[in-house]
Amino acid sequence: MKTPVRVAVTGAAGQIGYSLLFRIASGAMLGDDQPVILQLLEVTPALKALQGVVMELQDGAYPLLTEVVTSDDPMVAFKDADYALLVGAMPRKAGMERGDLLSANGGIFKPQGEALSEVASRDVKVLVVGNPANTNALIAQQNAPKLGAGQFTAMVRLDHNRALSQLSAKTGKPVSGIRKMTIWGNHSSTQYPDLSQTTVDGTPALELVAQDWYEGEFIPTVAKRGAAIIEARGASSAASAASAAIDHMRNWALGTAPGDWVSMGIPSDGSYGVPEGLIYGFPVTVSGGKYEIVQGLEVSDFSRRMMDATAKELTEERDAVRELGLVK
Ligand SMILES: NC(=O)C1=CN([C@@H]2O[C@H](COP(=O)(O)OP(=O)(O)OC[C@H]3O[C@@H](n4cnc5c(N)ncnc54)[C@H](O)[C@@H]3O)[C@@H](O)[C@H]2O)C=CC1
Ligand SMILES: O=C([O-])CC(=O)C(=O)O
Repeated sequence: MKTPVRVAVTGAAGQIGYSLLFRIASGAMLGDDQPVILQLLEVTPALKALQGVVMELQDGAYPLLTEVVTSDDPMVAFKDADYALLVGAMPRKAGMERGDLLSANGGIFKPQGEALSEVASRDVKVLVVGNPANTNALIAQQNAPKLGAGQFTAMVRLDHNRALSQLSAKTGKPVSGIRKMTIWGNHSSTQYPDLSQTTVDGTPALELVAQDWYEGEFIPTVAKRGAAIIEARGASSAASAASAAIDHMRNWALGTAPGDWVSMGIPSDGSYGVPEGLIYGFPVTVSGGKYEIVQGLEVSDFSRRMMDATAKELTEERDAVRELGLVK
């Protein structure tokens, strides 16, 4: 048996937490030979509800779940964490953009970045799910001077999965035959779900679908799917978000499949002309726990415009949190 790893989850008593924790405990995230210690963070008033979730975790009798720690103190919940999933934040309501949550949620990520910097494992892998995810990841990262910038990532995997599923439905081919999907940029309505490299059973996707559908239906459907869920469900996506978080961390920890890539929100190194430092969705491959941006892809004029528009929004979000004193 491997040595247990420590997985910190914030907002653990929330909607996403309720789908996420049981899958981590079952081995879906890190493999069915990897024992886990869950370290759960909540605000003080939610600790009672969290205790109920812990009772249910116990009742699952998961062979891989070694220990569960709960706290309202990030210095306790992040202690020696190997993985940290920062979910705890307010979700948006109908009619809001995710960026509208910046002032409410931005403040959560500064102290959490500081605590991670002090007490987490020096190799901690951090995924920010709480919205606006990319800029919250930037805030956490900028307040964690003792950790590497690349240890902070944001979730665009739900968008990636939505794009796979929309393309699968349109072509009538299973998701398992789709390769090289990319979500560029922000987890927001400016994101660019890019089919220009994507193949379906080896055939270029753009040979199988009309340009009108791609630009006029596919891109807006994927980019606005979160709002459509809120409209239908009366609450924001939770189970699909948890599933995407599992996928993101699993690929980061265990690697991507040969001949394919995934989308992750990571600090830009200037690749593809994306301003350095922004937490931006890129196509990445992962091996040995290290992700790398897929290089050398052709960027059409259409792609350039789409990639620049979402970079511009992220630059504006960065400027806004600078004004709030949350990043340098
Ligand atoms: N990146 C993505 O693709 C997605 C992101 N989200 C975002 O995830 C976040 C969580 O969503 P839900 O679980 O549905 O919300 P929720 O409201 O059900 O749960 C959030 C939990 O976080 C807790 N919390 C608040 N402040 C905290 C803090 N400082 N420390 C620890 N816990 C704290 C709350 O007490 C609550 O239990 C939202 O911001 C939502 O917009 C949701 C879906 C997809
Ligand atoms: O749309 C929202 O506010 C929740 C979310 O991020 C998503 O479902 O993609």
